[in-house]
Amino acid sequence: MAAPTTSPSSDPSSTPQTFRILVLPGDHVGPEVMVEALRVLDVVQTSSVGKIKFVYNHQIAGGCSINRHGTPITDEVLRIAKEESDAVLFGSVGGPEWGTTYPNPESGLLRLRQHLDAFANIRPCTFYSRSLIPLSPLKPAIAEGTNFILLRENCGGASFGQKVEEADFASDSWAYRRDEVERCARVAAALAPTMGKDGLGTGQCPEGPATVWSSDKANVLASGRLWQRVTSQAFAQEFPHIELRHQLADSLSMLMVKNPRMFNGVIHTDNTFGDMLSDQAGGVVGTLGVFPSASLCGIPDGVNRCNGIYEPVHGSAPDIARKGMVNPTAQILSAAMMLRYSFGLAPEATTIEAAVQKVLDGKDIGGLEIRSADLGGCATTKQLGDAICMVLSRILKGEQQEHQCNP
Ligand SMILES: NC(=O)C1=CN([C@@H]2O[C@H](COP(=O)(O)OP(=O)(O)OC[C@H]3O[C@@H](n4cnc5c(N)ncnc54)[C@H](O)[C@@H]3O)[C@@H](O)[C@H]2O)C=CC1
Ligand SMILES: CC(C)CC(=O)C(=O)O
Ligand SMILES: [Mg+2]
Repeated sequence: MAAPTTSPSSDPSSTPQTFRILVLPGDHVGPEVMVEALRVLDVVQTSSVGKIKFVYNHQIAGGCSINRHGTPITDEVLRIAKEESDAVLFGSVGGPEWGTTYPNPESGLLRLRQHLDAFANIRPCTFYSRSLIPLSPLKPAIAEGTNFILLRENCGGASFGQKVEEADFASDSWAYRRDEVERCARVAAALAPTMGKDGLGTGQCPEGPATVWSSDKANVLASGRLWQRVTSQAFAQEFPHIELRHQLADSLSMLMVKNPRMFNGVIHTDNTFGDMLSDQAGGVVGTLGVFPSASLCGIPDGVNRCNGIYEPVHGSAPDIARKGMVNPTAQILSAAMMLRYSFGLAPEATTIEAAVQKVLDGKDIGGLEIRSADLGGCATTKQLGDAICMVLSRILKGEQQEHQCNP
C-alpha cells in the first residue's frame, strides 16, 4: 500500500491529500456511532478548505454480512481493505441473534485483523476530561491522573491458535513465535517516549520515556515464558534506555484497580490478557463509551505511515442499540487515532480530542451539559455528536482565521 507521506497541514500545494477509508459499521450500535464519527471527519475535511479529502468505501462486515452473504466478511471486503484502503474505520460486530457458533460475526473481525496483519492494538486509557473522574467507580484520588496505553498483541495467541472443537472436548492453542513478541515490544518502545514518565502523553518528555510494563503468565504458561524472555532480550538489546518491568497478568489486573497510575506508560501484553485488561481499564474510567483503539500494521515511528483498523474497544452493545443513547465518543476518538497514525494528520487528531474534551467539560456549548447516559446525562447519540462537531468546527475555523492573520 502506498501510504501518504506528508501532512497537508504543512503542504502549501492546493491539491488535496486524499485518504481512502474503508467503512465497516458492523452490528447494533456500530452503525449508530459510525454516523457520528463520519460527521466529525466531514468537519475536518470541510474546514481544511480543499487540503484534505476523505474517500469512503462503505461495505459491511459482521452479523449483517452473515445475513446478506452467508459469511461475516467477504473476500472482496478483505481485498479492498488491503489493496484499496489507507485505513479501515470499524464499528463493532456481534449480537445474540448470531450466537457464538463459528463462523460468528466476531470471527469476521478476527479475519480482518489477521488479513491486514494489524498486530499492534493500541488502547489508550485516560480521562479525556477531569469531569469524567467522578464517574469512575474508584475514589477520585486513586483514579485521577490515570494515563496509560494498553498495547495488546492482536494477531497471535489463543484467538488464532489451532482449535479443536468436539462435542465433549475443546481446546485452543495459545501459541506465540519470537518475531510476534519482538514486533509488539518494538511498538511498546516506540510509544513509551510519547507518554513520558509523567504519563501526560504530550510527546515532550524531559524526564525520558515512560516505563513499559510487560504482562504475561510466565509462571504457568509456556507462551508466557517466551513472552517474558523475548521482551527482556528485545529491551536489553534495542532499548536499554527504556525502563522495562514485568507484572504477572493476574496481579496486574488487581493493581490496575488499586493504583491505576502505577501503569502510566505502556502495558505490553498478549492478545487474551490485553482483551480482558482493556475492558477492565474501561471500568477504571467508568465507561467503555470513551475508549478508542487503533490496530496498526506497522511500528508507529512518527515517519512511516501504515494501514490500520480503527474501532472502539467496546462491542455492539445490543442492550442499548436503536435507542439513540449510545455514546459515540470512542468511535470518534478512534477516527482521531486514524488521522494520527495512518494519515499523518496529528494536528487534526489533537483538535478532535480537544473538541471532545471541551464538550465533556461543558465548555463552548453555552454551559450546557451534553452527556450520554453512560456519562450520567440524558443526551442522545446525535446531540453529543452535534456538540462535538460544532466545537470542532469552531476550533478549526479559529485556527484558520489565525493563520490568515499571521500567515
Ligand atoms: N470489536 C468488536 O466488534 C467487539 C464485539 N463484541 C461483541 O459485542 C457483543 C456485546 O458484547 P458485550 O459483552 O455486551 O460488550 P459491550 O462492550 O458491547 O457492552 C458492555 C456494556 O457496556 C455498555 N456500552 C458499550 N459501549 C457503550 C457505549 N459506546 N456507550 C454506552 N454504553 C456502552 C453496554 O451497554 C453494555 O452494558 C457481543 O456479541 C461481543 O462478542 C465485544 C467486544 C468487541
Ligand atoms: C473479536 C472481538 C469480539 C474481540 C474483542 O473483544 C476485542 O477486540 O476487544
Ligand atoms: Mg474485548
